[in-house]
Amino acid sequence: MAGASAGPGSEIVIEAERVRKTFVQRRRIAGQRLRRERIDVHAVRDVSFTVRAGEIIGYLGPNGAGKSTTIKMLIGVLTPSAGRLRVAGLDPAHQRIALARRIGVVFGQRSTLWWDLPLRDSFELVRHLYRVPPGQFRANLARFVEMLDLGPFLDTPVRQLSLGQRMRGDLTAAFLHDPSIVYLDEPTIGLDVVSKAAVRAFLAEKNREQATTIMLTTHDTADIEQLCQRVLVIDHGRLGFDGDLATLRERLGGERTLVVDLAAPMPPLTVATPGAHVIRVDGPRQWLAFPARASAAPLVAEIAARYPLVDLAIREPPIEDVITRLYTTGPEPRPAAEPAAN
Ligand SMILES: Nc1ncnc2c1ncn2[C@@H]1O[C@H](COP(=O)(O)OP(=O)(O)OP(=O)(O)O)[C@@H](O)[C@H]1O
Repeated sequence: MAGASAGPGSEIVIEAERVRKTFVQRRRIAGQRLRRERIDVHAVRDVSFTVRAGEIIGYLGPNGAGKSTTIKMLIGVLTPSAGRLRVAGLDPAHQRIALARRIGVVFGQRSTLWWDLPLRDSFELVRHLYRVPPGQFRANLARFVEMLDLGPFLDTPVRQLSLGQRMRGDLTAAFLHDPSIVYLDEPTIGLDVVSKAAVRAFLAEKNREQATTIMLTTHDTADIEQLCQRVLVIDHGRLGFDGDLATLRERLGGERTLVVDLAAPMPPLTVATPGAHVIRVDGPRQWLAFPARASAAPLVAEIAARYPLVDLAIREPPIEDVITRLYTTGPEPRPAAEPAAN
């Protein structure tokens, strides 16, 4: 996992304090052709969090949860309806131009490159836009060409690139001016395994090399497991969880698995440890599920005392299960009487 450079002592580079965004939508009233009603959509509700320099944060949530809206406020494209935002010491909505030099943005579903230009010329335009000094530009481009294997399609017009090639181009464009903070909205969506691996390796490397702060929204659990030290989970505009993956797993319960190798094949083990039971047997190997919140020690001790144990391993619940449970049950009980959001 990347992000070794972030620590409690690093400076805070993103600060959101009770940030809200309410959109007004006009919807046709059922059965009435001409009349429309006005509906307030509370896309982001009182969201507060801080991010330290060098962190890689996963910003997760189901469709329509408010992730893109948050990112758009962080880059200054949308103005919050209420609350306070500081990014690199700046107010994004009011200091958007100054902020642009400090940040990079990648939207997986949309390219920021020039459709009809060869990739190489797109990078030249980025160099001019951000006034990247020639030496820095040459060094960065050479490095990114090597890391992302851009060589074979540097002279191909962007519109002829495959999705994976285009994404590598977008990543390069976002990092050419050495931004200190980079936001990525679904950076691996639609990519094959090779391109996904290239994107993740690149992000981890940039974070390690330059302590680049990275915030990514993703529905890909491998992105989360391989990159993020910390996750923020948003649902219906509210932040429900802010912590590391281990805590998230623990908070949501579920089951862990103890895999035991016995000296010889045996019928399914009978154990007295509460909540533990055999879920699979394959020759001398047996899999026992036990509550994720419980210590494995009593179960291990019981098996070691009663059976010819050769080896054992503990497996965490797959992160997919944890995320699915989070979206269906919510991370924490909601307060009984929620104040009306506006
Ligand atoms: N410009 C807009 N005008 C009106 N409503 C909007 C606008 N942008 C977003 N919304 C609404 O705000 C809510 C949050 O949308 P948002 O795009 O932030 O979700 P998301 O978490 O990024 O979802 P996804 O994973 O599907 O991209 C949704 O109900 C959406 O319909």
